[in-house]
Amino acid sequence: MAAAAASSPFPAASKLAAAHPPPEGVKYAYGTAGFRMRAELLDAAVVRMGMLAALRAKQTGKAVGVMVTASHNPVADNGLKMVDPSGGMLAASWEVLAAKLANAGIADVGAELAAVAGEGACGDAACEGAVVIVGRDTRPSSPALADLVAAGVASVGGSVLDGGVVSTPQLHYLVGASNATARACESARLGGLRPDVDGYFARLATSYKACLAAAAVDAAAAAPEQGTTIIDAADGVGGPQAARTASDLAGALSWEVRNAGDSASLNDGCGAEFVQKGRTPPRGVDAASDALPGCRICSLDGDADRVVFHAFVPAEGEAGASWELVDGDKLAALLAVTVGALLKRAGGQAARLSMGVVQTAYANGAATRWVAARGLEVACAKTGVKFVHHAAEAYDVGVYFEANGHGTVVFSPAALLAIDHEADAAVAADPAVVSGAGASERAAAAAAALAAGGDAGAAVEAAVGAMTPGAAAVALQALTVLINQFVGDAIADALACEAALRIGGAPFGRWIAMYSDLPSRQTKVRVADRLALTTVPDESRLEAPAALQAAIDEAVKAVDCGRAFVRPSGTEDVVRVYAEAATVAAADELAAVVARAVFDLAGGQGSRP
Ligand SMILES: CC(=O)N[C@H]1[C@@H](OP(=O)(O)O)O[C@H](CO)[C@@H](O)[C@@H]1O
Ligand SMILES: [Mg+2]
Repeated sequence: MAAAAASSPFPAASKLAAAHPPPEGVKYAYGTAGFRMRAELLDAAVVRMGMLAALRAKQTGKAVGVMVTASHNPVADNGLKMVDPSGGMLAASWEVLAAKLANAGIADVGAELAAVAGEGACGDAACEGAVVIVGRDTRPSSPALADLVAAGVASVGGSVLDGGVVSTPQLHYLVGASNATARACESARLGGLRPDVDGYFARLATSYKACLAAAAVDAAAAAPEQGTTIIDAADGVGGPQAARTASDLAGALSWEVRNAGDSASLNDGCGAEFVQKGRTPPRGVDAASDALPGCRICSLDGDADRVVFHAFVPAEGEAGASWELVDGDKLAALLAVTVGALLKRAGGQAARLSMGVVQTAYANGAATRWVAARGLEVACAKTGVKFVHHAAEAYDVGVYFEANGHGTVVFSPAALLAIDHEADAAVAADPAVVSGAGASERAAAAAAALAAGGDAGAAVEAAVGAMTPGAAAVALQALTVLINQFVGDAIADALACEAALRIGGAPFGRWIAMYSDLPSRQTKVRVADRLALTTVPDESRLEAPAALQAAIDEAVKAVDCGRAFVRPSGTEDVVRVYAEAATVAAADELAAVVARAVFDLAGGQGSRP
């Protein structure tokens, strides 16, 4: 082995790879969200990804990121997500290289690296000057895996910048901010673009306050109507991050962080995945003491890149409370209305920007209809953040969320220029615009919309309509800084929604009331070869087998408000079935009929559903 390493184009890397052999029978896949499996199986992939990240940093001349996390998976799992120099997800062509390198035989690692590096770029110092920022979540296995990433980087001559314990979106920010130039508004007024964790928090707090100030919202005075938001941090890395945000914004926001304990119980009975998939409140909250109007709840996932809200709604005139989920679809609805109203009110170049809402086939039909009825353009992309994010970039302003709470609002360079142009002109004309004016007009317009039975969206639209164009442009500019432009960010998304509710003076119940989700049911069916099922690009229909799609069409036709689709999962060896209908019983029945059709027409395994 030593001889093989010595003759390798990357001797130190080959030696390190030999010291961390892949476990027997394990095949690594760079899936929807990087590598993810039981922590003890990951060493081989992790050292090699350190090497690959250094090569990517060397080739681009910019910092690259590696995040050690398995997000919403159980604590025994871990994983790795790579961050590109832009601060976004790894380029698709490099995902292929990542999988190839991770699965190469030990003797082939040097050659694989050489193939990536290209002629003449080999040797133990090949990546001199290349910087890889390594972040990790709070899992017990994470420090050792982060050390292995660092060893991989060093073995090809790169340098490591230790990002420490951070959320996934924080690491994306650290990488993106390291490589980007701040906009004028960022350095002057909105918290800067410093590539460190303090810079991340300064930006959040400053832009949140700046948005509300421009909208003439007195954040402290708004407190009684908004109440406390309980943050369910999934016993993950979002706990300390949410606590820091709460303390930075004390007085302007009331956040109480729970499930921020020991990572031994990470994601167990709590967090966004548990709440959204299980349609149930997490542990640590109580229907009696944590209900509206005093409290609403916000659940993060294990690495704080996903968020859903929910609340106990007291039953009128009786004891007890119902529980209502505000999922990613409703976050998208609120943020789209808010950003759309601000763009329109800001006027000028901003009003001419295109805006679209991107959903997946899992978006509730009621959400899709609601967004379309507001005159907003809706598009449907393939499941998985990278596809949805990409589809959102087709617009000047793209709002995207998966129903499970992954999402953000992306502004194109042209959109940022236009918004900066309007906002900066407004500030130059009247510097006082940043501290807002016309608080009473805004509040009165919003109150009138609410009194007329309007939902949170109507209240925001009315409030924004009462702002001056300059104030709208300045508030919107602050939102472009608050909302994470690199990747979905639970804390930034939650703050943006908090800001929207305050601009509209809207109680949480009016967000719930935007629309009622159609009853829906998801199930999964195991089949002999799930990849024999192929879909149209937005996954709403099957291309093959044609007989199965015909059977689904037949089943849907018979159901009031029926919709159903099936697709092979990208993360599990199953076919996922989704059905919705006018009633719970009809949705359940439609899902069952479709699941049986999958079983019968696509090689079902095990017992028939
Ligand atoms: C229905 C569903 O929730 N699908 C999830 C799941 O993908 P599947 O391809 O459906 O297994 O995992 C992805 C990665 O976390 C996430 O982006 C996506 O939303
Ligand atoms: Mg996550």
